[in-house]
Amino acid sequence: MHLAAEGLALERGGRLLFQGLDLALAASDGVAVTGPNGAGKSSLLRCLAGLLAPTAGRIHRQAQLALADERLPLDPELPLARALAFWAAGDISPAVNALGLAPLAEVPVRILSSGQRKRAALALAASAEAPVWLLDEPLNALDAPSARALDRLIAEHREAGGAVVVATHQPLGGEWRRLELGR
Ligand SMILES: Nc1ncnc2c1ncn2[C@@H]1O[C@H](COP(=O)(O)OP(=O)(O)OP(=O)(O)O)[C@@H](O)[C@H]1O
Repeated sequence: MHLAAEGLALERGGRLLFQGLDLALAASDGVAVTGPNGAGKSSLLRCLAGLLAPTAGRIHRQAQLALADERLPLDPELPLARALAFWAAGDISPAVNALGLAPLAEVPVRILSSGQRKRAALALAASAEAPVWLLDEPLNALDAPSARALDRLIAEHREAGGAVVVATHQPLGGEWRRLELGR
């Protein structure tokens, strides 16, 4: 088991977003967190990543996690390749090539488009050598070839025993267990 959450509850801005939430992530699992805007999908991912304390419940993390969300942790002034190299835990070139980022190596992070920024965030997570990927709206701003590249990266990661949790409004390729918030 990579991760197990029991009885999670989260109150934010005076609203109870979820309670009694259980989640078990084993090797090769894929969980798609769905629900309307404001339901708490991003907040749940931040709880799982340990960046936000749940109001109740426990999270047992038995594997490293990598989070890719809208907060791109890259120096805006550096060219993309150097910015990625600064944070990358492992070899970033397979993910950089898979997501078509190689031609952008010399482009400063601050002028990347939203889809290019999203691809950079995904490449960073994919090269973190973490068994668990937490991907917040990974398809946002991605063009069709990039979305297919992401599907392939996720499939390879899961085939190798990794697990993935996505918060998404759009369907991804492959088989996903669905966790719906805000019902
Ligand atoms: N820093 C914060 N302080 C207080 N409340 C917050 C904070 N960040 C988010 N919230 C609130 O938490 C609730 C859940 O937000 P969250 O971003 O987790 O939802 P979401 O399901 O990911 O939404 P979306 O589909 O729009 O991305 C919202 O009502 C939001 O206003």
